[in-house]
Amino acid sequence: MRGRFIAVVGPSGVGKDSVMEGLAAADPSLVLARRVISRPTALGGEDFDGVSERAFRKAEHDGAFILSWHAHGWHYGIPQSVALEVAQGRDVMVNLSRAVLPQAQALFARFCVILLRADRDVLASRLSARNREDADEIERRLARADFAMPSGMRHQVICNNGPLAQTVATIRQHLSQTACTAGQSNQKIKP
Ligand SMILES: Nc1ncnc2c1ncn2[C@@H]1O[C@H](COP(=O)(O)OP(=O)(O)O)[C@@H](O)[C@H]1O
Ligand SMILES: O=P(O)(O)OC[C@H]1O[C@H](OP(=O)(O)OP(=O)(O)O)[C@H](O)[C@@H]1O
Repeated sequence: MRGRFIAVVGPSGVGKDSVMEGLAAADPSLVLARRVISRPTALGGEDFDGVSERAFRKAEHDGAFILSWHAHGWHYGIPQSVALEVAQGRDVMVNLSRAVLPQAQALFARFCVILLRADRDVLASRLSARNREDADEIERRLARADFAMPSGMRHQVICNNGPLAQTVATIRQHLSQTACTAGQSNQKIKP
């Protein structure tokens, strides 16, 4: 049986990468997709493949990605290997832009979306504490926080205002109850 493609989306600073790492630590069978980003690795963040913009465009042109997008001034790509892992039966979790969810949904039979949310003041203080972006860039990221979900896209809203461990436990419980096939409901869960 094919694995699940689990998209994690939400505003910058909400905790996508932290939550994904917590989930993978709790369940080593879960694969976290390693993204290709035209961002210097020295800036830190998740474990990603940092490439030049030129190298990114070449890889994109050569068909290296199943999904790619542009946000926050950087190019992002999801490598073809993710589709192989899903085909081999692994559950793969991917930090995605909300903008590419329809394309992702079209690619995978077992597809689901977790939308992380947090209050605006929480986002602002987390972005500031992360210390990766300057004040202007933080403002731009906050301005994009309410970027709309694609119309009709089924998703599970999970609040990450509280402790990380609580969010991880809530998502684990949700994932244990869903096959990620059609019929998933748009419920809001409060940890
Ligand atoms: N539940 C949480 N409680 C406290 N801090 C958190 C929580 N979730 C994430 N963080 C912190 O917030 C910052 C942003 O998290 P990150 O995972 O980088 O978010 P994103 O990937 O959505 O941009 C990081 O410094 C991270 O350690
Ligand atoms: O279209 P949106 O849904 O607004 O998402 C835009 C981008 O924001 C996140 O990037 P990234 O992981 O680099 O952001 P981070 O700095 O918050 O980790 C997400 O993974 C997308 O690449």
